[in-house]
Amino acid sequence: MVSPMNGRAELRDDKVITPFGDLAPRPDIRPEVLLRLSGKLQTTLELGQLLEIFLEEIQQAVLVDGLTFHHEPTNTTIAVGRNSLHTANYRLQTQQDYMGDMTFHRSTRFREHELANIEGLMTTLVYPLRNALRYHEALAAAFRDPLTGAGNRVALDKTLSREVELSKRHDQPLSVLMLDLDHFKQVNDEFGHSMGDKVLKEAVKAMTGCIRQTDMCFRYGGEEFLIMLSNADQSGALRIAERVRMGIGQLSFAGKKDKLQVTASIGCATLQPSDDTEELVSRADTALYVAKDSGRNRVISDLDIEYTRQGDVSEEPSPEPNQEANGH
Ligand SMILES: Nc1nc2c(ncn2[C@@H]2O[C@H](COP(=O)(O)OP(=O)(O)OP(=O)(O)O)[C@@H](O)[C@H]2O)c(=O)[nH]1
Repeated sequence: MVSPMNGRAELRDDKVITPFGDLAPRPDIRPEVLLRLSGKLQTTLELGQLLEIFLEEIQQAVLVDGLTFHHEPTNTTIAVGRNSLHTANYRLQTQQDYMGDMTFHRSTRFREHELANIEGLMTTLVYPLRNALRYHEALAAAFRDPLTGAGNRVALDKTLSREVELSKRHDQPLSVLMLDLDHFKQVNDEFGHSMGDKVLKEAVKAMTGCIRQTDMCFRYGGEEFLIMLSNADQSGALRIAERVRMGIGQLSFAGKKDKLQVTASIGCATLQPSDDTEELVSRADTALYVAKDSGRNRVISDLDIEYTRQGDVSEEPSPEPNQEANGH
């Protein structure tokens, strides 16, 4: 990878700071081009669209194959056009905000006057990009539970119905876990509400640490969570559920007098051909209810419940019931 700038140039407010300072060539762009670009950039708040417009417009002035934008704080990476061998990197920064890193790609080395033109054109991107980033962050926040960072109910409804559809169309398994922290009222009563909040946050970290990046964790209600496991059949889902249960059981919190440990009960359901979203969630919920009813701190699959009802196995729904932890 070659960076023709021999390092990074910075864009501060609407001024590009290059390592060449005053010796750098001046941009050679007609004012009407800048005006048109700036008008077009104001037509969208959607990041991907904004970068597409920007690339399309700068391609009229400089030969560029593609660009990659990366914004570390929101872990956002957007690539537009093609990746190529030679790159020019810019850090975008106003006095208040870091707005990401931009890399331009092309197959031949960038020349200095071309970079000067790219930089000149980039000055029009600063404020539209800042607005798009704020919009992007606001959208993300609208789908997140503010306490735990897990997805909220709005996000769950959208995501799960799409996943159910995809799973049926591609004939791939899909499972959900319904998880509820045990005796959580006691945690609040004995250790205080702020400890309760801390437990919820740490429990979500433990859950997300046990699942794949493509899986998602949502806050379903107070201390109840739904974990969506894409491409997981019943046995896979049970394995993950057990890992999550153990991960939560290993959390430990220092109280004023005593140490606090928590446990979780989990109901697991795998999508059946006749299921819609509500049925899938309802079967996981029923399995959770059975897990609670049969002693808590355990995983129960919806299929185990049917099996038990047919009288083919003993009354104990879980083949290896787990002991409830001390305290809670
Ligand atoms: N700290 C804190 N507590 C919450 C939050 N949301 C719900 N809760 C509490 O969670 C508790 C849930 O209690 P219950 O529904 O009785 O359930 P439980 O005590 O966990 O008992 P089982 O589920 O039967 O094991 C209530 O005391 C709620 O106030 C929250 O955001 N923060």
